[in-house]
Amino acid sequence: MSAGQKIPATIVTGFLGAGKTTLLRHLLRETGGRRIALIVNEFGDMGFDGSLVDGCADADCRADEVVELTNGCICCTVADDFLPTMEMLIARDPAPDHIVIETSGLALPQPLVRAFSWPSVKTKVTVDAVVTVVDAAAVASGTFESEAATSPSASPEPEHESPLEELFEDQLVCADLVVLNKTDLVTGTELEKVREEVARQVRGSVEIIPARMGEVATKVILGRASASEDDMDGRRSHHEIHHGDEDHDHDDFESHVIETGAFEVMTGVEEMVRRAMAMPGVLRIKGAVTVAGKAAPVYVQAVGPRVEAWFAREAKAPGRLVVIGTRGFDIDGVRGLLAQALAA
Ligand SMILES: Nc1nc2c(ncn2[C@@H]2O[C@H](COP(=O)(O)OP(=O)(O)OP(=O)(O)O)[C@@H](O)[C@H]2O)c(=O)[nH]1
Repeated sequence: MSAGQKIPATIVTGFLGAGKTTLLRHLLRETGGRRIALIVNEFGDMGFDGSLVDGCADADCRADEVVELTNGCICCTVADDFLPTMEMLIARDPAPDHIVIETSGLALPQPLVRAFSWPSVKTKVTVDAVVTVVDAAAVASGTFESEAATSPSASPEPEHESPLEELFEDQLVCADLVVLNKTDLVTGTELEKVREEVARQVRGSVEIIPARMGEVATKVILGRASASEDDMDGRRSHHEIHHGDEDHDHDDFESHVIETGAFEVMTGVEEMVRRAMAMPGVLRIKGAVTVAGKAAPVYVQAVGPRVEAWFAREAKAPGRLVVIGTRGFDIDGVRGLLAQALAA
């Protein structure tokens, strides 16, 4: 990179479990020779996605540097976490060719993009694109519909949007590119409907591309030169529209890390997680656990009704699950299910 040229930074956002990490793992297999620095942020205080990227079985799948930010959503800790990390990466010699930021699934991308106008980064880095990953199956099943649409007793007033719907819209309105992921889980007709719904939420010229397992060519994701930080009109979040510069929070959601002992049997892992995911308000479970008598740890991934559990070669400190849901979900009920599935 020549002196004076800004480092491009791609922000990958999208709701919990949409496929952000999956897309990044694919992207990092073919970086086009770029030195990529990756910043991974998660809601809740357990870093898991960083190890999924680091632990990719493909020898070519790697970032030059992975920084995990686990101190809450980076959109809320811009000054404390995000900017110092950016300054640290910019100061590297050699500096990265490209910075990729994976936000937590609950993050508002707007405060992050605005951070690129801060004096310490403005002259050195530019937002190459905000890439919003969408779970086509979740949209098709009505996960982001307003309470008015899903409950006959709810008020039809527009302000009664569900927190999920607001977040979904905020992540879409900020996009420069939308990846409609999980196309394998919907029919052609459903996909067309999802595309129409997404098209209604994005700004005019935004490209919407379908994908399966986040498989999108690197040249489509990187090098878009959007300079999004100079183009924030029309990208305002609900919070910015209603409360201006006031700090926002994520009070509608909560996250718990549960320490688990060894599960009695492998099938018990899937069964327990499936039952927990069926509880009202539970949105996402992931982590790594152990099974009695087995040396290999088990990775767990659950989004909506889909649960995956598989033996891995290794995992960083297995024995923990992160459970994320809407505020007030029955975390004690989840713990109860877990207790039944553990080895005596
Ligand atoms: N069937 C199917 N599963 C997918 C696809 N993309 C991702 N997944 C699965 O969806 C789950 C969540 O994927 P992640 O990439 O971890 O999603 P994420 O957006 O990074 O999740 P958070 O960081 O928790 O918000 C994993 O079990 C993936 O294997 C897809 O296109 N089709």
